[in-house]
Amino acid sequence: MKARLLLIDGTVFTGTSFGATGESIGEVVFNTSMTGYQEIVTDPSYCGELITMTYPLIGNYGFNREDNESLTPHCQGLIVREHAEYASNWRNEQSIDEWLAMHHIVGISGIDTRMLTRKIRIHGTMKGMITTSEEPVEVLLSRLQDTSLRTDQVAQVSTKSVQISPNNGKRVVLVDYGAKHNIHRELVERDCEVVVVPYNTTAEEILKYQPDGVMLSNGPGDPKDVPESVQAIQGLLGKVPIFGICLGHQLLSLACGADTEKLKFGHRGGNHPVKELATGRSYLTAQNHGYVVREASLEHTALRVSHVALNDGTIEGVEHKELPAFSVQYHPESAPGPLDNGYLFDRFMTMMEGK
Ligand SMILES: NC(=O)CC[C@H](N)C(=O)O
Repeated sequence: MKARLLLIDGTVFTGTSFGATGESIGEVVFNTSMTGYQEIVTDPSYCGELITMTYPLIGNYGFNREDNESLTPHCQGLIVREHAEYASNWRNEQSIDEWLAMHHIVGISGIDTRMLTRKIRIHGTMKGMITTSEEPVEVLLSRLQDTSLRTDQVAQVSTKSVQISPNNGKRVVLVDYGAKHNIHRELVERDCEVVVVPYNTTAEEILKYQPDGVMLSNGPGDPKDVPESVQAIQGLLGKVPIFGICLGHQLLSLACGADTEKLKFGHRGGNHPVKELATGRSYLTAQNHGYVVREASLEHTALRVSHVALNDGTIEGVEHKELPAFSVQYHPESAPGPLDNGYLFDRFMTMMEGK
């Protein structure tokens, strides 16, 4: 079946529908990872986004139950050059077509993703629509113009209730702004008892669990859309060790008085080099973010830059000068991506020991 991808600037791509049929509007972003598409489409941080994969063949090893980063996908749709109709892998349980259809996610293939990505790099990420509707382009475009993108993604993807995984190690409250499963796995692997709480849990409620540490998860959207979470973090600073990842990093920075801004086309991929300033070492990292902490805004805060992106020099990590709190913009939990950065979870464990 024919499908079309429309961009807000009027560009129209014609391709083939796979996954669910229908229509979906979101922000068109691109990811340069060569593998890991299952972890990417199930990463809740993509809520509200239409993901373009720059790698030209997607779906070739299928989908399985183990590689999900959340129970259901939250992205708005998937744009690929070619989707594999037959998956070949001993772990494969479902084809990409069946899997996306089951989760009501629209896909479009046969797209010149190289041209699309160049467009986004030149003009920035933009609103777009994937549709299987046969309506004229003008009708579709005016609907695209009239639809505003939602700003409540964190509320959409965060847990609605507290969930506790008992264990015999440190007790960590994981604030779920849209947490990937692998953050939970990394903590459990280090024997932590993990208490997952909704994004809008207050500092008082979090402290009632008497945590040894608080983990601020990744999550979708603009960090400024969740001021209640920023306020909660302010109430936790200095009372308990804090480790933030991606959205958690941006929220910790806002809580300390820094500012965030939107990048032109973001960082999404599995091979972004990052330098740790304390050691001068470079690490390969997995990334997925459209916003970043503004460097100049750190000047009057108690935060210092700990990591920088080697591609564009933007901030990839901060640490508090006096209190036990640090965070990174990238994904040390990988999944998908390089395993180089697991040491940050060990650093968090050490920080909790010293509490
Ligand atoms: N992966 C994340 O947590 C992303 C954080 C934020 N939504 C951004 O795009 O910058």
